[in-house]
Amino acid sequence: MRLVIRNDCDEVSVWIAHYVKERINQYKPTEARPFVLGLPSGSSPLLIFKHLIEFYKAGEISFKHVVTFNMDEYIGIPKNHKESYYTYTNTIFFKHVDMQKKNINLLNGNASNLEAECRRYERKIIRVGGIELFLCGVGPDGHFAFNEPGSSLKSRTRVKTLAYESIVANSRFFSGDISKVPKAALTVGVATVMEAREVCIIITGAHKSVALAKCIEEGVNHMWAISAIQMHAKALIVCDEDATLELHVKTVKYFKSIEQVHQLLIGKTNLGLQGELLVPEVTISKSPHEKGHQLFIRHLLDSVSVEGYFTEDEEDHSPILKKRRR
Ligand SMILES: N[C@@H]1[C@@H](O)[C@H](O)[C@@H](COP(=O)(O)O)O[C@@H]1O
Repeated sequence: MRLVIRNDCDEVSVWIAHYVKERINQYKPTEARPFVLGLPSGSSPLLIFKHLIEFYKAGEISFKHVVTFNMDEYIGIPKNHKESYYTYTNTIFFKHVDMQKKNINLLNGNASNLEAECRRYERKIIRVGGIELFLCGVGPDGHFAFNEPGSSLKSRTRVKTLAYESIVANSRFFSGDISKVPKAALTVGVATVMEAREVCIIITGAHKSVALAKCIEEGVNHMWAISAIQMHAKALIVCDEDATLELHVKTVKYFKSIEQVHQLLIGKTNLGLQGELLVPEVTISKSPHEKGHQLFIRHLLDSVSVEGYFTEDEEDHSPILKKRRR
């Protein structure tokens, strides 16, 4: 699991948007071999979509051969309701880029046979070759999509009754009126998301800090559905400083130091805010542990040769590295 910590929600969004752009461009999607992207709802991806639209307008990316699967949809509100996830994603993303309509997949919360609709969705994911990258938002109780606490870790796309917390949380989109919030939804399952070849989780804000701690520092537990990510072979969590509030200081330092060394080894990446070199400042602190760490970083700065530092496996995890070597 890779944990990337940025200062705030804006930086998290810029980072992920660049990452998605890189992944798609490296993949070189075609009609016959599209890039399949899983998409979250909620507010977490808002700025990410904004940046992706900017990249598209600047000619840095095309979504022509990108196939999307939204992760969830309310049951029983009209497709064109302003809070349906269909309208939401269309308004803030699809209609601003060159997505082909046939490549956009959403669950139909008004299908006459909801069970059949869920089976259709799962079959369609398989038919396009599986999901390459699933972007996921997380609720404060650790749910993702509508996999509420207690969801089976083997669950697949299905009808789900919403937890009271989710109804309350989502009431902000329904003028604060709980009675207007749908009480059930269609959602991809925990297993559906975990079968994606890569999962990228967005966690920002102090209100999600417990969920992040449960996800990273404790065991896999269906009461914190997002903890299932520990079983994923290629998981990336991008969070802001506020979301780390409940993590142990040691955990934060550990992941930050890994990220620092990673950035050093790959040198200049396009994942910095302005494409800047993401090299940590080298200052010698008084703590013996930190001193050792800083000296190690300094040693790397002096001696690093990118070639030879990565195993094949790690190379697979780093599209940027591949690019640099070409
Ligand atoms: N069903 C949605 C999810 O798709 C979303 O990812 C999550 C977090 O929402 P937000 O990003 O607004 O915090 O909760 C909602 O209930």
